[in-house]
Amino acid sequence: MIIYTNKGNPFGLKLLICSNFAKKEVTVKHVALNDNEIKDMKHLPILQLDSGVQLFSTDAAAKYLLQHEDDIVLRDEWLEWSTTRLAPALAHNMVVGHRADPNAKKILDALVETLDEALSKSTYLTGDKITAADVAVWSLLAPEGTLKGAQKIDNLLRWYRAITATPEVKSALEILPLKELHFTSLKESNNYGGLHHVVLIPQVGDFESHLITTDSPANIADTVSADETQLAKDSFVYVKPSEKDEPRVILPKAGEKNVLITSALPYVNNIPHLGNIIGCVLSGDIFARYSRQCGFNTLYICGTDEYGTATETKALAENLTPRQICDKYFEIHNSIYRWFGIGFDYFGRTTTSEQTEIVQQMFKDLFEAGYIETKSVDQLLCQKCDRFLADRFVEGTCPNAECGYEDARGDQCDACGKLINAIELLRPRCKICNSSPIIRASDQFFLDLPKIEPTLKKWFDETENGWTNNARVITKAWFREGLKPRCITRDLKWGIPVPFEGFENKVFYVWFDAPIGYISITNKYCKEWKQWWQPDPNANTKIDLYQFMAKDNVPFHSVMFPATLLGVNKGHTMVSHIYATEYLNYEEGKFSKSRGVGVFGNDAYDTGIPADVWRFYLASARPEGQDSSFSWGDLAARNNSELLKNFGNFVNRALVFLEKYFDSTIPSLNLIEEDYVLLALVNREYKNYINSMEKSRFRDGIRHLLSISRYGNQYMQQEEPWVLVKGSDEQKDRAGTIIGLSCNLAAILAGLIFPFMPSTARILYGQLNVKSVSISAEKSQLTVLLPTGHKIGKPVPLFTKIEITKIEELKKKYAGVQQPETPKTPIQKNKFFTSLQEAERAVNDQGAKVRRLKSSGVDKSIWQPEVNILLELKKQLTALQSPKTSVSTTPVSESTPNLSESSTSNKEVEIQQLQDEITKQGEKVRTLKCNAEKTVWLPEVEILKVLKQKLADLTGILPVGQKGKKKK
Ligand SMILES: Nc1ncnc2c1ncn2[C@@H]1O[C@H](COP(=O)(O)OC(=O)[C@@H](N)CCS)[C@@H](O)[C@H]1O
Repeated sequence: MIIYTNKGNPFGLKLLICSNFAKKEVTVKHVALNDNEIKDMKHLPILQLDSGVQLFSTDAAAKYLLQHEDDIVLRDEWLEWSTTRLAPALAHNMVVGHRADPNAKKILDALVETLDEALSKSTYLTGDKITAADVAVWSLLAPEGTLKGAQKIDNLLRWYRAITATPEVKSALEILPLKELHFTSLKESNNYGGLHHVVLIPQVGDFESHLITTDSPANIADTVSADETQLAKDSFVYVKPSEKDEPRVILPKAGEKNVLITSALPYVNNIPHLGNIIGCVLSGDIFARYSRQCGFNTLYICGTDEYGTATETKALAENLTPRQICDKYFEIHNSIYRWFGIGFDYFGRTTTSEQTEIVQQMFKDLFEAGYIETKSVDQLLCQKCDRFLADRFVEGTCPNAECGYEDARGDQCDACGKLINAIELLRPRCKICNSSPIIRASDQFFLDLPKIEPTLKKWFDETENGWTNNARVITKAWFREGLKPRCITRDLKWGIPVPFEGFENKVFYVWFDAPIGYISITNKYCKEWKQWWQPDPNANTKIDLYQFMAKDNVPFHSVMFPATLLGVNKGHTMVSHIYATEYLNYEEGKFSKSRGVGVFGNDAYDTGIPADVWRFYLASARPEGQDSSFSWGDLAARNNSELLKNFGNFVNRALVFLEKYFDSTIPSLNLIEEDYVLLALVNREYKNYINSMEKSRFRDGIRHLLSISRYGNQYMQQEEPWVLVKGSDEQKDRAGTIIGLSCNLAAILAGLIFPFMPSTARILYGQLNVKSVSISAEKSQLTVLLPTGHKIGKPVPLFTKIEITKIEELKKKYAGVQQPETPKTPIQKNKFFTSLQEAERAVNDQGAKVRRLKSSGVDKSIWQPEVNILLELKKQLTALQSPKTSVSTTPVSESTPNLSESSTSNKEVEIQQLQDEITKQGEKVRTLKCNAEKTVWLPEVEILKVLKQKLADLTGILPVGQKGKKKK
């Protein structure tokens, strides 16, 4: 192999280092652009393979050289990042120096920060091994040059030095030494030093465009082999599409590929945000649509996860029963998913009799098989609320010494991701009343994971290859730590009852029952559900189970659920592919309903942006190798450039041209060599699209399909059929072939975009006058889809531009309101009343709520906190009824702000904050009084008094117990 490169070219260095790591012999030839040695050379470097094929894209060459790397999704994302983001940003600074766009420095800072942060989490960019990604990024950087003066790059420097010290890099540097140039102007304009070894093609002024066009397809045609062209030629024939009847109920078929797809069951207690949507239901849908397009026998199952304390919490907050919450939010979820075009074969729920029956039976099977044990468990009991605190009802400081996050949840820490046992929390607090719970013992059932571990580990070793890298890594970490027995029951009311004497008041933990929901929801879908979940071993119906979720769900699907099924030992279908994403963030932050930050399912509809554009964008930004961020700017850019200018433009141009010059009818196709080269290139992308989609790498899938429309646009541009059509008969024929071929490309594009944009694809099918376009996963070669004589429908543009003004508006709308931090307690119980009537109404409402809850038969642990609130309200009412303290006697003048209005005034905020502080301080005093000397608690009482007095000053209401004192 030969690397052709010009001096100091970091991309040449990248290729040489990759070759060294791949242990491939290469010769490096120093050349200049348009050197005689390589004719018409427009790009450097080039990797020339032994076959003579030349690779112009250094990313493609790096992937070719290092084909057997582990986490290729993450590696490819970093490769893309280094070429399309880091390199142009550095180049801009290096070349234009003091004339650099003032924003460029900020961009560079952000990129370097991203890098340093990623390297704070792992030794190298994709894990503990050096990959092509590290080489690509390393080649662009120089701590004493590009990075000089950059802040907080300790991790980056550690990583940089480690790579520099490898023999592969050292030997490469002997051949291609870093040539450091001195850009004095740069030193003056920013902090990034002036020395750098990037000396890319200095003869050509436009540095940036060179970096971007290293992947230019202009020369890529030269890489097409004769075999590829021949295959394209042989395949490009018309095959009449077969028509399949849609069965009423989809059941596995003997001898066919049977694909069972599940999406994680979203919690019913909330409106799903864009992260939830791409993390599970949309990803499952894209895959299901792709699978059906390929002609596989596909069933897609999902539903709402309805049990658990989160539902109880929501019920309390909304003054409804858990059942009412489930019914209300089930409808909301259902309608959001319908709007997003999610085509479940069945969307069910977990609060069904089928679910109860299957869960209880599985528990009995596990018990009989000896996989269940009983243990006494220390739990947090809130004495004030008189209830055991389920995970979601407790918060505290994360017990992970390296983390120490103060608002860790009872089951998991949002900051470090560690799964937590609620009693491990430091300084726990009840989320309902904010008081400190005590520890009390209770008997619970445990799934004996250590006993199942050997069987589970064997199954994992045989299966993990088909999983995403994060799913494998997370699961391996569990095995490495050693599996421990896992508690599967809880002291709650809202859940599936434990069918065991002495345990009647307990329910199953929501994570024990949720994955079983996939089975019971299929049971709701059809009576033959066992054919999917417990197939007859003699029936020759192999089921491939694909499960979609984000990273937090992995252990429950890779350890807990498989362990349950293996323990039950009744031949259940086991997952073959766990396809887990990372997290989608909102403009670099977290989605937060309470702060109004982020776009939630219902908001997407309100924006007026079509559902298909949302789908396309979310798939393009899908967090596949690492967390990603939703960005309004990115959404508009992808719509305006990729959909409108690239895809839409090509398709519309081809169809309009056919309508205008060929009476909407495909003319005879007489393809010449260059058309077959185009087809060969399209087939490469087609094949890559299929490979990507099979592995649920949707970002790559989109990239490959967009490459096809890009080729199409270039083809039209080069061939200029609009000129030919006005020429000789021969030229007119040629124009016919070009347009006929382009329309065929439009047809395959309709099929390839269908999983991402089903409504748009259907509109395009209409314009093409075809029922649908299937994907040939096995052959992945384009056939004639629109034969000579086929008449198309009316072409109409598919996309509209999203204006920047609209984006600015939306950005502002969903950026969150500048409010004080939301109170820690989700249930607002201390309300300030400005009139007697208001307080009376609150007492009446609360009384009604308590009566309703009590008569509904829910557990005391649910209604007791409401009684406490009622007592609190009554106290406030009593205070207001005292003539000396009542503000209702003071007429509300125009200048007096009416604090009962729903808008939050500063004063009201202050009052609320004080009330919260008083509650907390009161709890502190009560706890101290029980446990400590008077000398300890007395000062705290004084603080409490001061706080109460402050409140009195603000409201005019004297603190309870001080009625005699004069109001200020
Ligand atoms: N920010 C996020 N990005 C991507 N995916 C995310 C994000 N946050 C959560 N998720 C995934 O969404 C689904 C649904 O989550 P939810 O909390 O509603 O439900 C559950 O996790 C369980 N009910 C699942 C039981 S099977 C999930 O896959 C998250 O991982």
